[in-house]
Amino acid sequence: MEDDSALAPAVESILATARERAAEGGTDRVAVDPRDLRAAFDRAEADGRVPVIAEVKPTSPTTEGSREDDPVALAEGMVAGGAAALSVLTEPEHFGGSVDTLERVREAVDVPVLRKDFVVAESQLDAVASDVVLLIARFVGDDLPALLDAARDRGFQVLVEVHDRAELAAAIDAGATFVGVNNRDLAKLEVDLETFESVAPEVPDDVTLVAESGIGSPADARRMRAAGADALLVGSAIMDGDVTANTHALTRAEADESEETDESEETEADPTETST
Ligand SMILES: O=C(O)c1ccccc1NCC(=O)[C@H](O)[C@H](O)COP(=O)(O)O
Repeated sequence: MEDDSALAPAVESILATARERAAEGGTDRVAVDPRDLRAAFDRAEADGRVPVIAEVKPTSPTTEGSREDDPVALAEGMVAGGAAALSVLTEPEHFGGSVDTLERVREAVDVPVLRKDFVVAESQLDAVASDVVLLIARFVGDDLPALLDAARDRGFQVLVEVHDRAELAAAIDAGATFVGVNNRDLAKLEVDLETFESVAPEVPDDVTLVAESGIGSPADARRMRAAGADALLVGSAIMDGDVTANTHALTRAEADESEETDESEETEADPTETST
């Protein structure tokens, strides 16, 4: 385990409860037949949608209040908005998530579902089946290769989250094929989209690259895509209001911009047409 003395108090608390849950143990070993995440991204691209992992995130340490709607209805709304995949928080104390929610959502939709939690020990992998699990490089430290193997042995696809180039190197050394660059600094809980822009150029081409956190608008989505994101993970901006409309705006970010460009080119062309 890495030294976590520099983490924000909320994150220290998240990790302390994750360790308590890991110590509880006691569930049977999970075996997953996963829905293919890369194929879901490719289908979205082929359909003209930005591949978006939309996150069911009832609350968080940086959110005021909590969203009490049925998470299954929210998840279905995100898929209706074009989400290629979903992320479901299962962390109960700080994010209002649960394994029961994930099970219900995964049963209701046909897209891949990422389990978003703070896994620090192998026993936590057996809490619930999902198509993808998250491993956060900073929190698992030297245990990353062993946890990656343990997750894959159970059938999970693994998204390894990094925040800087050193963590990226550790993820690549461990054999990660899906890497998420988190724009949220877990030491200060501040978000800066430049984080992704500085780490993305170092990511090998054969790795599927996800931009995580702080993506609040179609312009942000385009910015992350221009910097090399194969997919985007978005929580707060989708959960704030109409989840279907919010997801749609992000998945259509590139198509809508090219339509706007075409329209403005047509408008500019009109005077030329009349003068000839
Ligand atoms: O979101 C938080 O407040 C948070 C606080 C402490 C640790 C982790 C946190 N978020 C985890 C996430 O990975 C995000 O939920 C996810 O990337 C979506 O971010 P956003 O689109 O900014 O909600």
